[in-house]
Amino acid sequence: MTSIDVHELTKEYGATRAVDRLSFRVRPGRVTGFLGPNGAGKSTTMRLVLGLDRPTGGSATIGGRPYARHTEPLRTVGALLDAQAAHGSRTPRSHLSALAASNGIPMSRVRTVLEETGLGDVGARRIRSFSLGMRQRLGIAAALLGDPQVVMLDEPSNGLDPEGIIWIRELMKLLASEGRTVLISSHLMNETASFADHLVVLGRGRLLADMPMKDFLDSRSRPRVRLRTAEPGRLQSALASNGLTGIQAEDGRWVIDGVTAEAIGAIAAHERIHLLELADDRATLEQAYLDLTADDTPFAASTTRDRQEA
Ligand SMILES: Nc1ncnc2c1ncn2[C@@H]1O[C@H](COP(=O)(O)OP(=O)(O)OP(=O)(O)O)[C@@H](O)[C@H]1O
Repeated sequence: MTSIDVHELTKEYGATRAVDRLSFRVRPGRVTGFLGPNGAGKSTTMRLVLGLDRPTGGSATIGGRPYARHTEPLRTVGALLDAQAAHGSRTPRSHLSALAASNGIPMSRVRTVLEETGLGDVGARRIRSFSLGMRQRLGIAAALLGDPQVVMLDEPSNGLDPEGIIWIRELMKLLASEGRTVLISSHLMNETASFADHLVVLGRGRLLADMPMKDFLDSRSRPRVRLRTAEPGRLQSALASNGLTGIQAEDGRWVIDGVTAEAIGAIAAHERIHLLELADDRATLEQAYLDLTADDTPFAASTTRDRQEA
């Protein structure tokens, strides 16, 4: 089993503690979203896992061994940290061929990953002419070159067009369904919600959450129901006699706080109230994330309201 294990990991840069006694495990077979405000320590953690930086304390291992002790690291871990890393005077084909040659990876993989990442037609073009999105695809191609068990990508959707964003989402899910360990950092909450099964959230270098996406959303949202009815007057009296209040939203639907769709369905059935629509209103990942990290966001801009209150 090739998991990523971070144990009591700490990294100090002078007086800055970028990573603070961090412990978590990234398991195979699912996509783990790696979230946190700017400066929370996500990139530093990824660099420490890849042995690109030395921890001040603690350990980071892949499949039980530090990155440097893997004999064929690119066949074990594929990573994208910086899409600008490839030299501009090279072509994707020469860049990937050099990586393959120096890591004992068959040359046939170069063509495969170029096709997989949509770069098949531009394999011979100079990288300096590439857009950010194309560089991003090339970085992902390099990460997949060794057909690795573990894939770690820092902001992979950066610069991708809508088609590219859908592609990366499907790719992440596919890699996890093949039993690989997939860790993806992102600031795009809708994106992360669309592909992550599990979340690890950092704030100021510390672990704020490590749980399945569903549990994260459930733990940070109060139950709330949205419904439409042809009998609003009867609904309101039924709610009142059950100690509940409904508020009509601008779209004409009713919103009832502190209750589930199941409970409202039972009340409506008992009172024979005609409902046209009934659903639990779940918190979005963005709402849940902002709620969790509110106190750990060092670079939050003050809003107009903050300024008025000050
Ligand atoms: N090489 C370095 N030298 C000094 N400080 C650093 C270095 N690398 C990171 N830091 C500091 O460590 C902290 C964590 O930075 P890091 O880049 O890991 O955060 P992040 O969560 O990836 O942020 P972002 O979302 O903005 O990319 C920040 O305070 C940053 O300024």
